[in-house]
Amino acid sequence: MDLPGKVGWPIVGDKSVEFYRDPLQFLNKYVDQVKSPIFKTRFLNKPTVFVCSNQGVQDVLKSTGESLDFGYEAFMKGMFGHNILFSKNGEADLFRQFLGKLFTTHCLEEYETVIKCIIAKHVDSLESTRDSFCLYKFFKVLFTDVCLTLFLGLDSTENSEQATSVMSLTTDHWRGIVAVPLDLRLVHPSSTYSKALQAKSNLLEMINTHKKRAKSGFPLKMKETCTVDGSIVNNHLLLFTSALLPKVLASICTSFCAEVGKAETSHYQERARCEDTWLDYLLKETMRLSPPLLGGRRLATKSCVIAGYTIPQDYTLVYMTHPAQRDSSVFEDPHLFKPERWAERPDLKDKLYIYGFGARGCIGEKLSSMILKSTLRSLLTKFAVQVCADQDFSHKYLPVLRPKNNLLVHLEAV
Ligand code: HEM
Repeated sequence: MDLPGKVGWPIVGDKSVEFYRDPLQFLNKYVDQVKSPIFKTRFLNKPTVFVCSNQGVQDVLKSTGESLDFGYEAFMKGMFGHNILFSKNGEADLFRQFLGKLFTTHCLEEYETVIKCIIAKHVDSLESTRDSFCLYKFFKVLFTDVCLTLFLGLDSTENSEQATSVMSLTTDHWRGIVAVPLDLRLVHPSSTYSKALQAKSNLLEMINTHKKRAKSGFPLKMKETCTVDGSIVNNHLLLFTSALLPKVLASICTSFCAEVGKAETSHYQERARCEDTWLDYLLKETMRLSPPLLGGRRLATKSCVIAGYTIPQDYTLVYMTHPAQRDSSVFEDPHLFKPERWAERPDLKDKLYIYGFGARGCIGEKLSSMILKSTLRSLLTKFAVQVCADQDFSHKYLPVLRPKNNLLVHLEAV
């Protein structure tokens, strides 16, 4: 089948500004216009296919390697240096092989002890909180602490000055990652981008020092396990300690609390406290409705077929997790928060794409799941979370989903 939509003329036909202004409105508008959840347009000045159906996203994720490559290089390589995200075929398999050794069940059990201590420290600090507060900010600080301790061995309690300086560097570095789509369009690097490159260089220097000194934990394993060049090892540590992971984890925990923190849904908190399966259903339903990442990118190295449509060679594909996980042909009442669906239809797990899947699926899925569950268990064991009255539940979607305005919550001890 031919792809619906129009690729338009270079520059004047470009739809990037419209997309970045309001991505979901953009998708709804063009899906309605062409009457298809898969359509072509011009984005970042390249012929691009947006894939919004559940089957379409599945086809994209399945095809990785044969005819589709990851499409993140132009956005992020300058900010991260070479790493698994920019590798292909044999090299990607090699990276996955060595990184896989750092995320085995045995390794995760070892990391869990350290992670639980950090979570407990932050959750205990809430005992003295009487006022309402911004949950997203709380989670971001917590998960930054988790990632810097786990991946770098940096102890924020013992060395708070160093932790503060690293956090400020990761913030500058992050601003460079976010600025890249604009730089692609404007050609000239911005001052934010230059500052971010300096932050990257400082972070890499510090990562190298920490790695050399490491006597235990993840950095030591990384040093011992990875047979690749030392600078590539450092680039992977940079990827893991970047601000992306804390933001993604904070996004999920905030969305979870926003869903179960209303008067009409608060009974779910008690279920999660008592039964781990319910914590799992609630998390799945939260991530289905509010995936932290709106989607991902691929480049068609060969012509291929996605959900019956022929994608020409050299086109970019943007797969959209958010609409795919609300596809009414797969999920009944797709826009409603219904955690019960996971008790009735556990098989629908294969229709969730939060972590991608297959040959290039997320290698950190089990680690993330452990961090998320430990955090929410720890929070709910001590407190009942209540979203304050008159809050704005709307979101910003890029680069990571989060509340548009500070979402305030209030805690009651249980
Ligand atoms: C809730 C947290 C996380 C989410 C939502 C997430 C999401 C994803 C997604 C969607 C992909 C696939 C990208 C694509 O197909 O276009 C991916 C890949 C990847 N993730 Fe995660 N991730 C998370 C946590 C982590 C953690 C904790 C790590 C490691 C410390 C990690 C490391 C990676 C790596 C290295 C890849 C690339 C795999 C490859 O290139 O073959 N992720 N992640």
